[in-house]
Amino acid sequence: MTEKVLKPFTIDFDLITGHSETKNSTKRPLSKMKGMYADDVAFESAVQNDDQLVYEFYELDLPETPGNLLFGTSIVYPGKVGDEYFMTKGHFHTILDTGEVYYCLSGYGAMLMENPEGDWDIQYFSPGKGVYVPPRYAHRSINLGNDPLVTFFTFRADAGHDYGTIETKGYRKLVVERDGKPEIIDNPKWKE
Ligand SMILES: O=P(O)(O)OC[C@H]1O[C@](O)(CO)[C@@H](O)[C@@H]1O
Ligand SMILES: [Fe+2]
Repeated sequence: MTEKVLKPFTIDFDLITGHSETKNSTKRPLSKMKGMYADDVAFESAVQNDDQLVYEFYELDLPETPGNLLFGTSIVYPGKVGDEYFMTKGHFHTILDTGEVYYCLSGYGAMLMENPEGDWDIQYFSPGKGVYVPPRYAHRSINLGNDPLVTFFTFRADAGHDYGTIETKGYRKLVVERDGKPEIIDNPKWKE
C-alpha cells in the first residue's frame, strides 16, 4: 500500500484561549482522572457535584510515523481538588527517548517532570515561556493561576503515550496550595 502524501496545511489556534474554530478538542473532566489526586474524598465529592472540565487539548489526526510531528494546544482550567491544583494526567512517551516542546500562550502554571531514574524537575509557564521536556521525562501541566493555562506543544508523531506507569505509581511530587501559594510536596500515594 502506498502511503498517503501529506499536503501542507494551516490551522488556527487562538493566542489567548488556545481554541481552534475548525477542529475539535479532546476533553478530560474530573471523572476521567480517578486516583490521580491525593485527596480521594475531595475528588469524589467534586465528581458528584459538577464533574468539572479539568483540561482539553487539540491533537491533530496525523499519521503516527517518525517523520511527522504531532502538535496542538492544551488548555488546563483553574481549580483545585482539595488543595491540589488542576493538572493533566501526565504521561511518559511509549518511545521513552522522546523530547517535547511546550510554549505558553496564556495563563500561569508549571510543568512537573520526572524520569525513571528518580530525577524530578519543575519549570514554570507564563506567556512567552518555552519549556523543554527532555527525553525520558514524564510530564504533567499544572494550572497555578486564576485563568486557563494555554500551551502549544509538539513532539514526534510515533512517540505514543504511556499512562500505565503514572496511573499505577503516580508522581513523586504534588503541587498544592499552602497559605495561598503553590508548594511542592512529596506525594503520599507514590509507590516505588
Ligand atoms: O496525556 P495527558 O496528560 O492527558 O495530556 C494530554 C496532553 O499531552 C499531549 O499528548 C502532549 O504530550 C497532548 O496531546 C495533550 O496536550
Ligand atoms: Fe507528551
